[in-house]
Amino acid sequence: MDTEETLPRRRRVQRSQSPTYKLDDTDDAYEPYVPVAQRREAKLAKLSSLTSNSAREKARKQLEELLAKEDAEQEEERKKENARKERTLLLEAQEVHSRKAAEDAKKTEIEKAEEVDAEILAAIASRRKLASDLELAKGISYSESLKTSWRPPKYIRDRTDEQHRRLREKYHIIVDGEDIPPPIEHFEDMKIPQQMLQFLKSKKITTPTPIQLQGIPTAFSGRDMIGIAFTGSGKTLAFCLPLIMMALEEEVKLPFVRGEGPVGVILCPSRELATQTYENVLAWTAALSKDAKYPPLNTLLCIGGISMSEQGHVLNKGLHIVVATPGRLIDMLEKKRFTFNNTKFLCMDEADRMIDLGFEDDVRNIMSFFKRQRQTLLFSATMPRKIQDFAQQSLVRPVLVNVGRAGAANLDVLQVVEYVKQEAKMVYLLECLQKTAPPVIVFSDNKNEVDDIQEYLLLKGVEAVAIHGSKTQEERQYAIKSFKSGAKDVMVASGVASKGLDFNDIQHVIIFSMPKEIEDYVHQIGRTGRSGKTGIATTFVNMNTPEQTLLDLKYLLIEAGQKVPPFLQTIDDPRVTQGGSLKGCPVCGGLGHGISNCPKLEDVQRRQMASQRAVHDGGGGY
Ligand SMILES: Nc1ncnc2c1ncn2[C@@H]1O[C@H](COP(=O)(O)OP(=O)(O)OP(=O)(O)O)[C@@H](O)[C@H]1O
Repeated sequence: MDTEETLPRRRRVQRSQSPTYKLDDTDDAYEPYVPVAQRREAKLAKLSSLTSNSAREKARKQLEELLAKEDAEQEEERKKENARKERTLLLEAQEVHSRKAAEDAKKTEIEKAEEVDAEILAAIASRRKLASDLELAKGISYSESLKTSWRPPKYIRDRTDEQHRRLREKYHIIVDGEDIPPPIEHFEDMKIPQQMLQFLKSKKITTPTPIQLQGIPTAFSGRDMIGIAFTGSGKTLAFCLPLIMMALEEEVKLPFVRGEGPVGVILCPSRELATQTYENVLAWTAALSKDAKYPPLNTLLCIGGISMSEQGHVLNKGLHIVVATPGRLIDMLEKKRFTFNNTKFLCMDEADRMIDLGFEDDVRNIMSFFKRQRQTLLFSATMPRKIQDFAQQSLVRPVLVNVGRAGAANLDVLQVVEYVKQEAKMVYLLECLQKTAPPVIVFSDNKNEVDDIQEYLLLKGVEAVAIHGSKTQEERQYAIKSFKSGAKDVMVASGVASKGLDFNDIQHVIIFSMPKEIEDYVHQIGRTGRSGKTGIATTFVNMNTPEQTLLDLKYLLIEAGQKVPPFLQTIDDPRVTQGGSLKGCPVCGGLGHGISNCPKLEDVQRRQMASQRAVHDGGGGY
């Protein structure tokens, strides 16, 4: 039985034992815990059982003292416990701090730089999802891909995942995503109409390129996808064919009448590229309708600088396919010349440029015209990680199809980099033109320089045309037509005007002034060495070329197994010399720098600040 004297001691014993107490402890010293109120009651009961007043009074005093002492002890113990806890937390914090300092000291410069890059990337990654404002406002997001009736042939469906993996490995195809459709090595197995196969054969397109053999089945299956493959590797067919087949299926099911359609839209960043894609679609759809079995499909070219009334005959019929640049497309949609009420396919060619600042809001605007779920395809030869990550979260169960590193140069191009003083460039250009037979493209990012080069070449008797953004649409069309037809030997071009253009058998690309962004260089040299043929690219650099650009160029040459000239060998990026990997800047894909000194990011930020200033000043406008 408890006595007043023994209680406090027991409680202390109990307290000190509790942290190590085990459920199955059978220790005899264990005494069950008795709550304070219960103990007080027990003591009071005992008190009241005393008979004499003086004895009761004495006992009561003793009890009060005892309880006061007990409370004081408890308070003291609590303070000690808190102090112990505080000390432990402080010590823990100090330990964590010193551990981190030790880890930091162990980190290489590369790791530190990578951390800085990751922080900057996270800071700039807070972009709004690429979806229409309506979808964003209503919180609409789709979790299932579009259903299509297409299925691979049974013998391919019966293959194991391991067989698919080996096939992809054979063609250096890297994929990412859930339930990826199988790669298919033959056009015949893709269930493409015979008429189309024959037409492709007549154009020497007999076996699918790697991006086609994985990309076409993926798109035929209704999946959203990001397709990345080097320049000249046949991406256009990979995204046009699925749209043509989708349109054909719809038209066969229920013929389109005026005011209906389009089934899908292909967005391009430049008028020239849109025109070229449009011409391809026209040729492919015409080939199909040669067979009476297939109805004709109507395609509209929707670009700035041309009169849309010339295509009135297309608009007067049901519309199947639209190939467009963003500005004119928005204009037509706003004027309700056609709607996207039943449109379910959107493809962006050179998608990194489309999504990149400048077009991003236009793309969102265009998406807001869609009234139902769409299949979205993004294609490009260059696709920095920043854009890939951003795009991926905007697509539905996307499949990433990657042939080689995004932003890597086409290995069929022999890259020659020469140090040429600024004042010697024109004369040396003439010498360079002797290296190969025409056609040759000369690139410069400066419009005035483009004009100067053309003038100089004309003076020297070279048949040259020029193309850049300040030329009229007629001048641009004339330049491309006469160069494509072979009437002109040399085309002098600014990079922007010629991205993605597919000219026949360009022998030689001369880069008169090296673009600041390595992605542009990759696209420019990619005008040669197309569809399996080889070509040469000669690039002039000198002391005006920023060191960052030279570093990007150097590591790109190394990656492509090209000769690195001695003047490039002498400059090094500490990140790479310390054993860093050639991962590429997440913003522009350049191999010779991180985000912290990315020329593209600087450019983007400058443009952003300028547009904010314009809005603030009440000026600007698109
Ligand atoms: N399977 C194929 N076999 C042979 N040639 C092909 C094949 N597919 C496409 N081509 C041809 O290859 C050339 C380049 O194709 P395309 O313009 O689609 O390249 P791309 O990958 O879009 O290049 P870029 O990134 O420069 O725009 C075209 O002339 C096209 O006709």
